[in-house]
Amino acid sequence: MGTWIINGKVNTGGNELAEKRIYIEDGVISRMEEVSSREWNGAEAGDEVIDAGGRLVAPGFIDMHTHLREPGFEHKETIATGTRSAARGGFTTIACMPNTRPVTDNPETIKLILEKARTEGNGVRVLPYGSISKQELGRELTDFAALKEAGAVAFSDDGVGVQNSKMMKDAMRLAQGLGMTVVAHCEDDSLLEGASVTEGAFAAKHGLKGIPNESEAIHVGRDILLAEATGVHYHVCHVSTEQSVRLIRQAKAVGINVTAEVCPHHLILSDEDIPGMDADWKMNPPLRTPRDVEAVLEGLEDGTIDIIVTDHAPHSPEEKAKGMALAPFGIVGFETAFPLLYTKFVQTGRWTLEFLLERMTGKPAEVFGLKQGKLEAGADADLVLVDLDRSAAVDAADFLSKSRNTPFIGWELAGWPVLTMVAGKTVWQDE
Ligand SMILES: NC(=O)N[C@@H](CC(=O)O)C(=O)O
Ligand SMILES: [Zn+2]
Ligand SMILES: [Zn+2]
Repeated sequence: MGTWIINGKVNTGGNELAEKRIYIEDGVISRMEEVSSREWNGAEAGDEVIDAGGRLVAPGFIDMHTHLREPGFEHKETIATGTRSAARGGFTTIACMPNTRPVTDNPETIKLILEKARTEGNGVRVLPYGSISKQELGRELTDFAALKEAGAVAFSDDGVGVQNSKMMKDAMRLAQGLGMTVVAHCEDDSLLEGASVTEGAFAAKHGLKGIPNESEAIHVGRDILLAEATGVHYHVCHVSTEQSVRLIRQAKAVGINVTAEVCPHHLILSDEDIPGMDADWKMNPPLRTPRDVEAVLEGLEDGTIDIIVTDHAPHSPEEKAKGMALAPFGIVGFETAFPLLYTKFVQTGRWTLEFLLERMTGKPAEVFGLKQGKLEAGADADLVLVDLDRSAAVDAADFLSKSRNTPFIGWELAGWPVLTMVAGKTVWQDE
């Protein structure tokens, strides 16, 4: 007794899109059939049949940079609401950052997140990061071996940059010894100027101080040198500047073990799109100049940047109402990521659908050594059905996330997920 998915346009995770039938047993794909191979005789007694109706069937999306806020900030999001939001966005595996309270600087908190994800996580696979430093204060390293043992997927102090170079080098050495990745939020605090937006046209127009590009790129450059010295796999968070792209491109060219990610908003929006002093347009790194947007796009397209992540960063309406200067940085991302990228880059002809899917499935799996990210016989049945033709406006009031902080309200987008499955179980379905 299993589940058939029929009439799907299936992307197997490679550069291929073909009509196939998928048969799932015990959470695993047991057969993938060419539609032409034989007449489909229908399901055996007791089989469930999902008719994809000609829609796209893709590997479930993998998001290696998210904030689920639990424990500690349950007014913004919980593991239950965050995973439900993720499932609706087509994500079947998500990695959650350590800036919870307590910080995931101890095995107990890692285990608590894994246990909550198991019981309240809507079937979505949740991979917690362990923090690099205790309380993310950058003063004392955590016990990497203990965090790995508890289930940490990699190490990061996301939310803040690791200011001290010696501490970063020690972290990389330790991670390297354990075969783990260091994932870095790159930001030099001494260059921030207390600003909320990038240095550029918007800041100038409003007489604001701006966050300079070097605040990010200096850490990228430093960390690349430290990665070269230690041999660790080093991964750069949310790349937003032309200079960072250049440094990563050079590092890859000389064989340093560096990978990088970019968020949909940094590919789509620049500071010139910010309509006014509205904190739903405030995130870290900030929206950069149009020149940076083109540079990160080119970086993704030439393989300098490996993967796309959402950096889903929910904050409550009350917090965002404090305005551009005082509100916390961050925007939600799960429920708009795929439609945004599909509409902006695939429908316009700049990318192929396969290119986009690869950056959200196969590549993240490859970069982080996960066995998900492809559809083939023997693989976990983690997948998403997407209606590429359905167009609808983004309605934040309708989000399954607890938070609504997005700059994309009202955007008319196509490519909405309609069914998400993890290990053969439907974890979300459009009514
Ligand atoms: N990206 C953001 O603007 N905010 C993130 C922190 C982070 O990713 O650095 C958050 O935790 O709110
Ligand atoms: Zn960050
Ligand atoms: Zn983040």
